[in-house]
Amino acid sequence: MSDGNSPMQRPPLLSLSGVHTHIGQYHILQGVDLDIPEGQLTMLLGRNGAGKTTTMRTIMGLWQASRGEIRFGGEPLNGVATPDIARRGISYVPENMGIFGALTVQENMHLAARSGPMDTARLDWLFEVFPALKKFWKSPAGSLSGGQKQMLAIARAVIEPSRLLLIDEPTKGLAPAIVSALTSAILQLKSFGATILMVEQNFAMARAVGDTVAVMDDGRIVHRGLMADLAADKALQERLLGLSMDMHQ
Ligand SMILES: Nc1ncnc2c1ncn2[C@@H]1O[C@H](COP(=O)(O)OP(=O)(O)OP(=O)(O)O)[C@@H](O)[C@H]1O
Repeated sequence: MSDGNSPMQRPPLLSLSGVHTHIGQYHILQGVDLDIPEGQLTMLLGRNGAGKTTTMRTIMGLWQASRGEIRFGGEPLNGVATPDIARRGISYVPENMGIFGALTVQENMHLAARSGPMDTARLDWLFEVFPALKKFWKSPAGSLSGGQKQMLAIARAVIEPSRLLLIDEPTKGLAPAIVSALTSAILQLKSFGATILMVEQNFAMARAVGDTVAVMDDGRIVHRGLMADLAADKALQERLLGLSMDMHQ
């Protein structure tokens, strides 16, 4: 990008340099270089098994990087324990969402508020972004639809102010109408200046919310650029992503 004021040219909020991760005997991440610019949504795309979830888990300290460097806000993250990484301001919404089905929406939110009672102003803001949470506040989380559960999972991750939000495949298994409600919620989060790294297989969602994009293959980043440029280039999509993305939604 040529614009000298571009956010891509400010120091990244999070950077991975030459990161390798082994899981048991398997060498999964093989030198990941990835920058997450502040105030933007970075899409992490790639075929199944490319290493996207492993990248998120490595950032969170759930897998240890065996080589390379991870820096957050200029500070090294290697070797920092997961709860401390969360305390430094990285929130993670894993693919399985990690919500408690037997507890109410309110109780789920309460458990996520680490610093004590939930801040009312922040809760009002969350109800604005995710209106379903207000409607089902006293209902068991297990009775919510798939899309509402996903919204609860994201709301839990942002009940405490965080500096970076990692979201793994939020649209997985959701009907198209729900995907569009979730897309609106993510756009609203962005409008409040959130910095997000998101893994997604639904290309329509990726195109609608992504600012920058990184594509993984075989444990490495093989493409970086603007989401709009990838969205406009069918041949590049085909080459990088093959048929793994759902282009038709
Ligand atoms: N616990 C584990 N033990 C062994 N191998 C694993 C483990 N977790 C992931 N892998 C392997 O690591 C590779 C990358 O997996 P990862 O889940 O990071 O991929 P992904 O890009 O997120 O794919 P998907 O879209 O299928 O979730 C895959 O080959 C996977 O089989």
